[in-house]
Amino acid sequence: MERMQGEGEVDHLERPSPLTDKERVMIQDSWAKVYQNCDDVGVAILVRLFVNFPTSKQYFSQFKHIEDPEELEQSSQLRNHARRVMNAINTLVESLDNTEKVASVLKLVGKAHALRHKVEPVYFKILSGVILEVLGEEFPEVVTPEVAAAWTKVLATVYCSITAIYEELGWPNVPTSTS
Ligand code: HEM
Repeated sequence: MERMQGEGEVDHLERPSPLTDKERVMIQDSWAKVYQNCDDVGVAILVRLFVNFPTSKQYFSQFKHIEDPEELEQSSQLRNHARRVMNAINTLVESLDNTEKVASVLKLVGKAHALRHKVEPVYFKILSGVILEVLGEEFPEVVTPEVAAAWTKVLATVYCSITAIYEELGWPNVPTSTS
């Protein structure tokens, strides 16, 4: 059953402490394995998101009415978004020691999703949970509980940054692109 928070609200998570050196290495090593299968993993994550949380499809013109997982998997709009999400995560992982780079990537992502795509921020939290779930299932040898804890921290940091950007932009009353 899909549960959602009240419309428009921005849900807050406490910002986690910065990654330790050990956590950074765990993230980079585990990501190297995941990124070798970038396309398949990205599509598996997004199909899981759209099957388990069908309202998240509402933003995608080309597959919002599709329910069949195999058909979803073939959608070029889904596959393109999967690649974009994976590439953005790759840039973040490559830049874990570069706070400014991380902030600028997240700012672009946050702005585009708030202003252009008008995506409710809660979906970023939902996607984080799905990413953890799929990585744990597909890479059980790599994603040990310690590695999963480090990923939880990275994804919570991403979500905190995204919600901060949404708030800066005045979500839920974001201006339209023409105002
Ligand atoms: C870590 C999370 C995410 C990343 C890194 C990400 C990244 C991107 C990028 C790079 C683009 C293309 C450039 C642009 O239009 O700004 C994009 C487009 C888009 N994203 Fe995301 N995204 C994320 C999460 C989400 C979520 C959770 C949703 C909604 C449930 C979403 C919905 C969309 C839509 C509707 C588009 C436009 C698609 C199109 O025009 O075909 N994104 N995303």
